[in-house]
Amino acid sequence: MDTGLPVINVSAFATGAAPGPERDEVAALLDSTCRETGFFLIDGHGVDPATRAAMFEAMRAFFAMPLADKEAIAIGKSPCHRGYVGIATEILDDKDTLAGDLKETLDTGGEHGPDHPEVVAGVPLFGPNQFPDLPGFREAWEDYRAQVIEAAGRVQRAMARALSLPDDFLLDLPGGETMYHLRLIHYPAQRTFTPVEGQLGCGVHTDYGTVTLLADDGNGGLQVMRRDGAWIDVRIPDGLLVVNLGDLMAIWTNDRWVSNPHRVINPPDTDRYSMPLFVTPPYHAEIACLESCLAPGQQPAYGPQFAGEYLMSRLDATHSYRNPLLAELNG
Ligand SMILES: O=C(O)CCC(=O)C(=O)O
Ligand SMILES: [Fe+2]
Repeated sequence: MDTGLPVINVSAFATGAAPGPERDEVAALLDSTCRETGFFLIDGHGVDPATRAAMFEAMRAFFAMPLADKEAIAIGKSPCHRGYVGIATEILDDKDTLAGDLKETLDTGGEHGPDHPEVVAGVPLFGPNQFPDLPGFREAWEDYRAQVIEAAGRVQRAMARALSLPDDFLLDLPGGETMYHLRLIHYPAQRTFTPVEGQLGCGVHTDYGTVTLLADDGNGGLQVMRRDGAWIDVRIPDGLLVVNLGDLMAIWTNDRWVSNPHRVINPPDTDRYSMPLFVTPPYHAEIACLESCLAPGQQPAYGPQFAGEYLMSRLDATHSYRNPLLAELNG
């Protein structure tokens, strides 16, 4: 199937694998792909098909619960941005429409207990998840999360090598632990609602951090803008993951790699389920232009930015529970 996107096999970067010459080939392909497209598919990611299927089944069961049960774990009840986000309460694109996105989500992150140092210090985005009261849900989530984080490690090693850095550069950044936010998303079929003009499943946006790894149910709907401005449909072949760059890469790489705008159109007759894993550098990591991305005499295009502060600013701008102006619009 022509998906329009290149496929990169990242198995050479598995945790514990001995570095071999194929790592340079993979890194070179990743670099040219990130310069030209910013979106690609991966195989050799290590996520077991049964684990992935179990996570999709658990999320379907969650979104099929009565609204009151889902709202029992609403994100507004969480001090650390974990929980249920209802239909039309997030606005990813406030330029084309102020109607919220036609999707509902369950936002999850690392599971941090009260003794975790960042929780003790009151750092935003650290704390416990809110899980639904569904048998098997938490196990499915734990298994999938662990495997997709391994996949993200493979991608981050390949990215580091492509930027002439040590393979573990992105995994060993100072400033705390890499943040991994797994989001479960349900887009209802178009025939089940009447959208207002310009209202999409997911408005046009770029992702915020380092990189995103996404699995979907094969029903389509994700579209990505190429560098030439054309929108293309992203079809994710069975078992592969789609990967896209986040905004912080432009700061690090001085615009050698930039994040792509993308959006989701709800499928006409079927629901869509997807699950992105958002990878963000440690909360206290300062992101600044890499020397390997600066030609002699060239100046960085952007000033340094703290990863956690940047992520918070983007969440504040898009989530109505965090933003009084958006909350008013949502009634
Ligand atoms: O559901 C999708 O395919 C895309 C979701 C997305 O882009 C996001 O949540 O940032
Ligand atoms: Fe996205």
